[in-house]
Amino acid sequence: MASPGSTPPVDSPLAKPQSTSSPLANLQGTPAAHHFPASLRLGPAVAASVRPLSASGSRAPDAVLSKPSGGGGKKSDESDVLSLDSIRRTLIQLEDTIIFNLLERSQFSYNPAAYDRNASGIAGFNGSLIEYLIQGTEKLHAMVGRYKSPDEHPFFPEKLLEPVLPSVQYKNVLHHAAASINVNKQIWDVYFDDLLPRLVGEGSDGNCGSSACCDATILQALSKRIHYGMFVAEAKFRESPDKYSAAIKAKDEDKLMEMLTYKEVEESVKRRVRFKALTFGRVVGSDASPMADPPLKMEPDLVVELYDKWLMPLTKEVEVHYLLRRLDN
Ligand SMILES: C=C(O[C@@H]1C=C(C(=O)O)C=C[C@H]1O)C(=O)O
Repeated sequence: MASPGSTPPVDSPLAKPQSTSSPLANLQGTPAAHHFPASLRLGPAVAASVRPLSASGSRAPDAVLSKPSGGGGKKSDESDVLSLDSIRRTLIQLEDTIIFNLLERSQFSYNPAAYDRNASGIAGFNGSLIEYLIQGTEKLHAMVGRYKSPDEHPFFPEKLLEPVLPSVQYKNVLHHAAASINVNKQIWDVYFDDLLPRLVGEGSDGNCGSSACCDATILQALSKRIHYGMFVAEAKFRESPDKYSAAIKAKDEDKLMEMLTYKEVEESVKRRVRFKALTFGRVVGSDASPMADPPLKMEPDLVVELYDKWLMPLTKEVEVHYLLRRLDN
């Protein structure tokens, strides 16, 4: 599956490329997604009450909403939204979004036509159905301000439209380098090359549109989860600025990775997502009578593997990448 923005050869979506390369490769060279301004303009009073769309409905850590210019706004406590506990609660909430939508997607076949860049059948559009859907969704969501929120990252930044609503004012809690970090290309490749072919059965069941809608929701949630690494990194930096600054100045990526890794937290993430996949994915009979060995809609190990091999490593890679730029002027 072609990464957004690239112009790959037409591939057979069913032939899963043997992705030997790490999804973490090329992170340094990732182009900027979009730039949220260093200081956002104050919108009219109504703007502060309008939350841009978000995958989980959770609040961006730096959506420390300013007072609307008319006054009367309530200012959140920045130290609370930037606490590791609060950020981890958001990551936990995103687990539900990711797992529920993987379950939704798993009910459909692979449906290769959704990913065939020559078969969308959409007049005037040069790309696949999934590209059409995500580009269109992102255009619309950009118009209502989604990508002005610093916890949202588009897959097709070059296609976005200007907002039609006044901007919510965000207080910047991240270093401005955050604006240049976008790993959605890697997320796209991991999802289509590694995860999706394992999640669903081969072939077509006629549900291309439904499959692509699920894909879009999952991709947005994965993207949000992984880019949250920047808030995690900021919180960790603020907890121990001296320790982190030394490693940043030495450009010691291994040291940074070691410092920000919490193995016990990762283990509890894996335990929790396994349990959620088991619980949410359990088939309940129509009369809800207890079943001795209830079938599962999705293999829980797949979710554990997703977190272990891709989501947590990519989140940490974003953390390192952000920290390396944390002291830039
Ligand atoms: C996100 C964090 O940083 C790291 C990444 C984790 C993850 O992606 O879930 C978990 C623990 C840490 O090793 C964190 O500390 O919460």
